[in-house]
Amino acid sequence: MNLRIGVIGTGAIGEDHIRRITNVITGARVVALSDLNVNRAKNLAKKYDVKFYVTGEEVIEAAEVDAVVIASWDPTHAQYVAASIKAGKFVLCEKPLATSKEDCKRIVEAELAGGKQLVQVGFMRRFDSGYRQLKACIESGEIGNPLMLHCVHRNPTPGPKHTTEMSIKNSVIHEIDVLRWLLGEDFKTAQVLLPKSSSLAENGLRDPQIVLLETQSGVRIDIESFVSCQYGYDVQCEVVGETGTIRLPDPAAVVMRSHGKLSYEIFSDWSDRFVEAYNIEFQQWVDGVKLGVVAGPTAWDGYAACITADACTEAREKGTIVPITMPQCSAFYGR
Ligand SMILES: NC(=O)c1ccc[n+]([C@@H]2O[C@H](COP(=O)([O-])OP(=O)(O)OC[C@H]3O[C@@H](n4cnc5c(N)ncnc54)[C@H](O)[C@@H]3O)[C@@H](O)[C@H]2O)c1
Ligand SMILES: O[C@H]1[C@H](O)[C@@H](O)[C@H](O)[C@@H](O)[C@H]1O
Repeated sequence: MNLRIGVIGTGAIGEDHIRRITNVITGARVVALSDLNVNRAKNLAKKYDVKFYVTGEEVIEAAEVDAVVIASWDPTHAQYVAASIKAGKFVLCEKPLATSKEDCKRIVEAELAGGKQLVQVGFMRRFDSGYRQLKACIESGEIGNPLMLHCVHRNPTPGPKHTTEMSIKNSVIHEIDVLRWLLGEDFKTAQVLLPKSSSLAENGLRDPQIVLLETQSGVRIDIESFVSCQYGYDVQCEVVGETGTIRLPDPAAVVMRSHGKLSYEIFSDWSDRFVEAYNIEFQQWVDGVKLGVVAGPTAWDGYAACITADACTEAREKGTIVPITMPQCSAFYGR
């Protein structure tokens, strides 16, 4: 039987997820949707022949909805995740889980109180085959212990309401999660350096930024965040170990020799670069929910990422190195 999904937020990624659930993965279908942008949502409801609801809460409570996907703006996630837990429904919430660690903590507490894991966070890089290869290589011991990681996260242009804070909480949060997963440990300190800002960064945005993280065992990480780099969508990660290095591969691309140059294309946005990862993420989520389990990143992972992102914000504002204190993870989350 198909899992019946309600989608809240039908903008760029919400629409893409509706297409993915309908045309790409198996075992699920979209039955309800909602968005503040009523015209857009109604058009999509018509296109996919699903029911339109005025509010996200109505989607969550609808009897025909088995599970919920949240793809609305970041600050709305916490309320919809809380409502999904209250309704006892599985929910896949796009990253970030919430925009403050306090909201994440409330979500974790509500889930714990309900006694059942229901929440998965949309940290889809964990499903990317390149990152999976990096993890397998680290765990094989081939390059010895990881000592340093050099990462790059570049977007061609930021969204219209993008802020300096969002470069971490909305963007670098991907690295925060995937590196924590790659290395299997939490972070100990955060620091943010602000290089000269690009003249193409608008509305007072500080861009680029360099995030420096230190893990509990002392691995040092630098992450360049550059959301107005102009030339393309570019995600890089190099792990330096004791006896060798490994580098995140770009997905397979044709290498061209032409006009005296050797070249291959750079993606223009996340939806192309990580398309396979989103597909796998959704298929595994649907398969897990049908068995009654959350197999991907949990509410705790969303909480841990947000604690780290909040520490980065504090570090940027104060211009200092900020210690990160991670609360004890409950056995409920399997750690
Ligand atoms: N995992 C990823 O790689 C990835 C990629 C893109 C976006 N995202 C996340 O997905 C979310 C949506 O991003 P987007 O790029 O699609 O943005 P978007 O602006 O294109 O779409 C967001 C939609 O949410 C709607 N919305 C806002 N508040 C709402 C509310 N209270 N109830 C219902 N609808 C509401 C807006 O009207 C808009 O249509 C964000 O949280 C973003 O961080 C994740
Ligand atoms: O910086 C963007 C990231 O590169 C994408 O992967 C999405 O998460 C998007 O929401 C962010 O704004």
